Amino acid sequence: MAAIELRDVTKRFGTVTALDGLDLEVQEGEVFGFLGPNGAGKSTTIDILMDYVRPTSGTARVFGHDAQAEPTKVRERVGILPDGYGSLGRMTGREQLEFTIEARRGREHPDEVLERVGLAGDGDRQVRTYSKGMAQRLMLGMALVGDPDLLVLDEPTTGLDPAGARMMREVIDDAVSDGQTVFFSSHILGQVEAVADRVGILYGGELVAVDSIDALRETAGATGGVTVTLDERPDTLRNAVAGLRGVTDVTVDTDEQERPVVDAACTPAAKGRVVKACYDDGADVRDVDTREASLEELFVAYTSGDASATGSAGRTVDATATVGDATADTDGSAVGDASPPTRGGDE
Ligand SMILES: Nc1ncnc2c1ncn2[C@@H]1O[C@H](COP(=O)(O)OP(=O)(O)OP(=O)(O)O)[C@@H](O)[C@H]1O
Repeated sequence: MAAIELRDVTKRFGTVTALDGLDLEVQEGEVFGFLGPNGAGKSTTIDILMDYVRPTSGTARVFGHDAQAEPTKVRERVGILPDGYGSLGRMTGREQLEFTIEARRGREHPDEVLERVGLAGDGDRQVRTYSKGMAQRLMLGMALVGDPDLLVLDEPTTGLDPAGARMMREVIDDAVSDGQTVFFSSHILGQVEAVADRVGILYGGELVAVDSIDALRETAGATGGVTVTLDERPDTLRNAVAGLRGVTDVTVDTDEQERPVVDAACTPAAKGRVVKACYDDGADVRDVDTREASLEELFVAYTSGDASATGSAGRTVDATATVGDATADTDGSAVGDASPPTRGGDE
């Protein structure tokens, strides 16, 4: 069964179309990275899954439960780290966790959770005195309570220092070992690359790509390259390489030992052709280095409106909708109440 299933989900806030016919499935046990620039609709998607916000049309299911009709059932199975948080109260970190553990019928000890998220020495402090990164760590701890089947993490590394970001990766690794599903949004591409099995790229409320990172690289095409170091600079080589299929850019420079270095930006398949062209041109090849597209290049390729890179979607945005939607938290359940405070619902 799919952990998450979104079918033709559209969400409009007044004249803004935050999501436009979103279709997405995340399988159980997957780590799914949800990428997109600011305002792409990532948080709105998560808010719909948690029934903090109602879709204008379409359906959202979590482990087969309709997110809008059965929010309590959904929340029982989901640990959520929301994007931002409301005013954190006078409770200490430990009290906040005790409350969450009780509400979610978790079996953890609060100190164990504090330790897990690197707050072992801070459990007696009022949460409102926490720094941004400490609050983020606590919220992650709250999301982990009760071993949820699905962890939904909205921009999880916001405010975290490098050690916190590493802790977050460990938490995700542990979740995977325990068979949990992880759905997390981010625009920190390196972190997505490090942990995600599959990535979805959201742009203007539409999913412009969804695949493994390797497959996305392959599709994105001319974003990797090859560097060939030669003994002598052959006169004709630059033009020969530039004319090859799949090569988008060529530079010829020299390294520290004054040896000519040919650098070609090209598709993965063209790398071999570049090296062969060097040999064919009679060059004495000393060294060959290849590089893959960084996820950042890939992200730009998919969100720059370059149709050849995306090869996908392209519906027009309907900006004619009206304001006003059903609001969230209609069930008022204890589980819902124990969820971390989130940003405002519909406006
Ligand atoms: N409550 C709201 N009222 C009006 N517009 C909203 C509301 N929530 C989101 N939007 C709009 O919907 C669009 C998508 O926003 P969303 O927060 O989902 O993007 P995001 O991908 O999470 O962005 P970021 O990376 O900046 O957090 C934006 O244009 C945003 O201004």
